[in-house]
Amino acid sequence: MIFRRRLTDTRIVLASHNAGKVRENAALLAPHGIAIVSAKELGLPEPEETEDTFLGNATIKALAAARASGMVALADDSGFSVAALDGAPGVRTADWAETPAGRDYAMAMAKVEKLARHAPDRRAWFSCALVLAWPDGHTEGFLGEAHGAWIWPPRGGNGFGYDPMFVPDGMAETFGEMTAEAKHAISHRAAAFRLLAEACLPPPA
Ligand SMILES: O=P(O)(O)OP(=O)(O)OP(=O)(O)OC[C@H]1O[C@@H](n2cnc3c(O)ncnc32)[C@H](O)[C@@H]1O
Ligand SMILES: [Mg+2]
Repeated sequence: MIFRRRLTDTRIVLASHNAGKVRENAALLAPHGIAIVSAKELGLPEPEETEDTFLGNATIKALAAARASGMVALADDSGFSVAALDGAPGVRTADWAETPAGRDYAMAMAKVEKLARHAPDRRAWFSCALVLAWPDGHTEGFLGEAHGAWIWPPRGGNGFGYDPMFVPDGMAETFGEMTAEAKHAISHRAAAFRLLAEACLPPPA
């Protein structure tokens, strides 16, 4: 029997500086009566993501934000994996988009395509680790995945990050072409969130 700590707060910190993630997690939390303030709004520093797993890095971010703010914090560490690249970029997905002028996802997607274009295996997946941390150091973590294939050229202006080059299994549209609701029905983030909600959140109103 696993005993989970349940969330009683109605306002938490979302420990992410990625606007796409903040938007998606806020939408998932709202039906549970939980409002968010982002780490960016609070001016919290971005800790270094030194672990080699999604759960490890989400734990670093959630604990740093909870300790700095004195509030419960939710962190999201996520990434895009390509089978033909042995799971890369994976936990390094954000790094692949870094340029001296800021993040460039068109460049990052082109890099994935360039490295994987000659491999017949087109399978790809997104992973998302969600970790809830309390200021006393307690954490609860959950992992979700969404499987599908990468496509080229990218399609769609919805979503964020690598969404335009990913078609989930059984679908015709990329994550970048779907509505937010359609992405939430099948995404890696929603899969992790379902586990989190069941274990730690009040039921939706
Ligand atoms: O660490 P924080 O501040 O939360 O923000 P980040 O953008 O650095 O986030 P990560 O370190 O977790 O890196 C995740 C990368 O994967 C991308 N990513 C995550 N979820 C995604 C999704 O649902 N669709 C498309 N790309 C996604 C995202 O844009 C980043 O490049
Ligand atoms: Mg990051």
